[in-house]
Amino acid sequence: MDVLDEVFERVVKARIFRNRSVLSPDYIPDKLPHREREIRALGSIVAQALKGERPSNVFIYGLTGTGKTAVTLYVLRRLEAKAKELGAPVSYIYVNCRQRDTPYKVLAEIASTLDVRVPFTGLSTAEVYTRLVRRLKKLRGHVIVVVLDEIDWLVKRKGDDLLYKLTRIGYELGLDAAKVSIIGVTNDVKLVEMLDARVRSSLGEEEIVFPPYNAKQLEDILRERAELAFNPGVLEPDVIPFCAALAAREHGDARRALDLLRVAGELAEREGADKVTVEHVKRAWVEIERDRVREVVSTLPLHAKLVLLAVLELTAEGKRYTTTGELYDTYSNLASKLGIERVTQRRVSDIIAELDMLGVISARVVSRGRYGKTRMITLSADPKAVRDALSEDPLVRILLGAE
Ligand SMILES: Nc1ncnc2c1ncn2[C@@H]1O[C@H](COP(=O)(O)OP(=O)(O)OP(=O)(O)O)[C@@H](O)[C@H]1O
Repeated sequence: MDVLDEVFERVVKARIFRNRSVLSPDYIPDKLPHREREIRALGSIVAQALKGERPSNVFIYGLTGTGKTAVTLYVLRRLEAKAKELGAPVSYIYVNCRQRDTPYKVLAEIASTLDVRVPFTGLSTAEVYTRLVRRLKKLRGHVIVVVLDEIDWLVKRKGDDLLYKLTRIGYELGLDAAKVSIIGVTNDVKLVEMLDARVRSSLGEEEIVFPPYNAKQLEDILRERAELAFNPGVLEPDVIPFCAALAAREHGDARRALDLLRVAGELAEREGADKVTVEHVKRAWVEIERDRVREVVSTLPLHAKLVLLAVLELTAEGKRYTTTGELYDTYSNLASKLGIERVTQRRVSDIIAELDMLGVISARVVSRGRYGKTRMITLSADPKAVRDALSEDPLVRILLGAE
């Protein structure tokens, strides 16, 4: 038997997964435990569509992995099915603004779902909008719910003009046209502050906040999925509670918990094991964390990488925290070793805030009594993962090599 035979045999014989795709991010389960309140809330809003009324616009927010997309799609699929049963012309359109990150692309996606022909480029955004409006005027009696998921990707880059227009499209359409309502979804709670007051009030006719899951809730979610995804008996009993506990520590992210379980299963399968153990979960955690950190770090500008390296160095010396002043000195030192101009203290403060948002460091403002305030800065990602990711940058590698 040669190497490939061995690999093929092992995969064919592997008995870990029954249906791995159940753990993939796009899978929408039939049951969504611990989201009854949110399902009911959104369901009662969109139900108006069944009576031919325009449902209120809804603004949905909550941290990542709290089930916003899953709940929204679940409710809208059920709405469409119910409408079909009743013979009511109700439909929904789902647009992910991370993938369609300009007003043109968002409008083109909505328009083409409604059978309006729109080229990839070549028209003005205003023209696409006009064609969309024309089409909606022909759909009198229809109720269309448009979901704009991850709207922060659109708003942060292109502003909120499109949201403004879409949430008020009804005024333009008048009574003799389709009725359109918008569901805007975001995991950036601060986005609310960035929106124009008028957009906020028209999008937020209704608001639903998704709280994070706790460890017990994550366990229930994982159990439901594991039953479909794995063969009976392959998970050691403490695997699910362990995945849930790790993900609960990370603000209750169900996606993280499911990823952990999937990657742990894959590791077990790859090595030909017949059980998934806590050891596999621990290794899965390291692997996922490494990928996450690498993804974040690879997109950082050089000065942000240097600030991160300074945090790494300062907290590696047995200290848990560093402060803004100390960090600036160390960063300046690193910049001068590379012979490049340092940026201002103010810019470094901005970088600290960005790195905090990206989840690689955490910066807490503390009062030091009459000495004023300072920030206590600590690394929140795995130090080795950060070091490895930083060393992929040739310039930073010079500094790491010089130590
Ligand atoms: N209550 C639940 N029951 C079962 N699976 C869930 C539940 N909540 C979330 N999930 C699953 O967790 C993953 C992440 O959920 P989802 O994509 O809905 O999160 P989100 O809040 O939209 O996150 P983001 O803001 O990052 O897009 C998906 O695979 C989803 O199916």
